[in-house]
Amino acid sequence: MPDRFRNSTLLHVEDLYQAFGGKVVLDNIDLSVAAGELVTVVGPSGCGKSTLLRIIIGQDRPAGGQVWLDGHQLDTPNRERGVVYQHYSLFPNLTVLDNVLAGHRLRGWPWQKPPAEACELAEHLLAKTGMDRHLEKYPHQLSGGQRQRVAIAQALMQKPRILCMDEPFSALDPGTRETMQLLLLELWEAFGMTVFFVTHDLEEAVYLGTRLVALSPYYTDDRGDGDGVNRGARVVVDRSLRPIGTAVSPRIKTDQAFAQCIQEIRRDAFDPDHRQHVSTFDLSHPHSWVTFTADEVRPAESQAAE
Ligand SMILES: Nc1ncnc2c1ncn2[C@@H]1O[C@H](COP(=O)(O)OP(=O)(O)OP(=O)(O)O)[C@@H](O)[C@H]1O
Repeated sequence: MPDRFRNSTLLHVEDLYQAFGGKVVLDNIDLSVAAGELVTVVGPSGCGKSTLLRIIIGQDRPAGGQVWLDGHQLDTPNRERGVVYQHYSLFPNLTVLDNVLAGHRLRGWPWQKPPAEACELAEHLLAKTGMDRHLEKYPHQLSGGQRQRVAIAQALMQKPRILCMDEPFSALDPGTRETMQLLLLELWEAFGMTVFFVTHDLEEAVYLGTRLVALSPYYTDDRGDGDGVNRGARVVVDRSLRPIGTAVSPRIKTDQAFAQCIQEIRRDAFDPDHRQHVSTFDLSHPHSWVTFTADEVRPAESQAAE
């Protein structure tokens, strides 16, 4: 880990590399996330956003590289990284309250009651997510937005050091989605959370994030610029959007600067005809860094290409 990040980094991803069946998906991903950041991650469909998130939560192991949380190297799922997915992760046969208490219940199930403080915390989180009037309902009695509120409370119950979210609002209608975005910003401010938020929606990413990271396979390096090169997605944009702790009003969506930011990221990360050289990526975030220079091809990549 570079010394300059040692004191300020919560999540540190170094020279991460992933391949499936010889096809490189992620290539030299370097990221240092400070506590309190709301990092939004975008990129073309299939570029490896969920793959990166699965590695960060310890669900998958990378083919190369390392993930550190608070200075400890991690490679298995644990409670330090909460996760909310697009598709609801609720137990259909448990009530809303029991879903949020599931972590405690599973340990003592079915004989032991969860401790009183766990019940209080669950009720508090469900109040914060606006679900306190639905404690005894079952998931099938809830709307999509309500289920995601419960899923967020369920993830926060573990008091994660970082909340990872994979397209959590993608299945919701536009109105509910906007309400959920506001809820996330409220919770992020209230709890001082660190959030790693994957979305394919650029508007959502630019609106929610304090920092935007774009992954893309559309770039060139000294290996050539054709599609035939077995090259995975890299971080092609890593820029600050606003200072930590400052959520913005949805009104910014009508600003010209907002539209321009979206346009730039669409061009830099989503357009296959616009391939920047690795040396010209917009890595302007103060914590952005790279372990490898443009013309280095590591042995692992050469092997995957064979
Ligand atoms: N376990 C796996 N085995 C083989 N290939 C995989 C596996 N997981 C992901 N992939 C492949 O890796 C690539 C990246 O997938 P991933 O789901 O991470 O992309 P994504 O950017 O999240 O896509 P989307 O925006 O469409 O959700 C895809 O080509 C996918 O088919």
